[in-house]
Amino acid sequence: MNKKSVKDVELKGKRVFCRVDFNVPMEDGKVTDETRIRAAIPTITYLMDQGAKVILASHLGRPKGKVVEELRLTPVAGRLSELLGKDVKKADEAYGDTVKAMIEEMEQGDVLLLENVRFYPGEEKNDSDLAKSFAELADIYVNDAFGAAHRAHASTEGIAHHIPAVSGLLMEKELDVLGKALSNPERPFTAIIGGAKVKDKIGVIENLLEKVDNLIIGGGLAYTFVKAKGYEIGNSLLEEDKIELAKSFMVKAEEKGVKFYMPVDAVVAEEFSQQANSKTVSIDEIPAEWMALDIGPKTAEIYSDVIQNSKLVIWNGPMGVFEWQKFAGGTRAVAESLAEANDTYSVIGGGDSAAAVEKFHLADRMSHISTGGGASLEFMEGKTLPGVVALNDK
Ligand SMILES: Nc1ncnc2c1ncn2[C@@H]1O[C@H](COP(=O)(O)OP(=O)(O)O)[C@@H](O)[C@H]1O
Ligand SMILES: O=C(OP(=O)(O)O)[C@H](O)COP(=O)(O)O
Ligand SMILES: [Mg+2]
Repeated sequence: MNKKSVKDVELKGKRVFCRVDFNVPMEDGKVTDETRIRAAIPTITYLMDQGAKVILASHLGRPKGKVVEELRLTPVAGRLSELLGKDVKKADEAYGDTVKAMIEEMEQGDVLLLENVRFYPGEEKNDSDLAKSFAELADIYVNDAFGAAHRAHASTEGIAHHIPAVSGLLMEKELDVLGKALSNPERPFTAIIGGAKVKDKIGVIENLLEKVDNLIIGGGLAYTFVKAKGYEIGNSLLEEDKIELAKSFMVKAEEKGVKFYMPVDAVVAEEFSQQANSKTVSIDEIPAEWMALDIGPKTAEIYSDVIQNSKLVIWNGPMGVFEWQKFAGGTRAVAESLAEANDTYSVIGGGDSAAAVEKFHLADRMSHISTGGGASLEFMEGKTLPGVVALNDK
């Protein structure tokens, strides 16, 4: 990589603003998957060992510029303290005089976690005043938030224009591993895309169609395609204004000779709840008022076959609401199939996909688990990531 890293700068006694991606799955105020916290630890301990004052910043969820009590980073600070074996202080704000005073008190090697940067409307707008307020806290900026590197926000991009800016070790590793897997991909090359961030992710399909042999669609993303095919989808997740785009992707896949797979059956529920009435139906039989919350067993079998016959598979986005047992079957089947495919290089990306693989105890049977979902997809598309571009060149 042609960007400077933490290894290229003097850190002793320096205040370091380190952007991490601690956007972890939570339930009832508890961290339910700590993959992203663990992934940031090499950089954090490196900064500590070098004698820096480590100021960590992250977003959590999508609070849209307002304070949302459930999205405070306090539980993350607690878990990080345990993992580091060292007390991590937690600020209730992400900049300002109180935070400055806390930093003043820090010794070399101390760690402070700032409050959720998305509590401020300027974060997602990449407001330059907010970026300056972040920059005022520190001497050096480190970006280790690969999972948010596709966002040009104040703490991922803006701040890099105000103080020396370098990459963290996780950022470097992610770009290296993904870059190698994709530079000359082994074929057949299959992409599996699912999850709930339909608006964000549907666009990447266009460029992926230039690169892959098979494209598999699942999760919430699938039903915009199912609808585009002319089937009724009840209350399933839908991006109404992307239906035409979905149609055009299916045409493009055909033209390019890319095999395109979407669900042939689904597990549908009467409402969006863990205990909802549910049943398996063929894709042309989704009842009005019901919603598809998982791919069905026939679909899982077809997808597993494609996986077994692929040499490289990149997977982002769960096939269903795997957090609830009734709707976890499709995600589990795909994960198991990847685990069993010994000849297949498997790259799993995304906070929730990583959590799923971890939940099924299959993480160590994957070739690489990336902390970024949207970020890895955009990187794979060939897009430059704003959080990386903004860093200082070597
Ligand atoms: N059919 C579906 N309907 C609604 N939500 C879904 C469906 N399938 C998957 N999901 C949800 O998608 C979420 C993850 O989406 P996303 O953030 O895009 O993936 P990742 O974090 O792996 O990049 C999960 O919390 C899961 O419950
Ligand atoms: O969880 C994330 O991405 P992912 O769900 O694609 O893995 C990142 O933290 C980015 O979050 P965002 O999609 O709200 O900007
Ligand atoms: Mg996610």
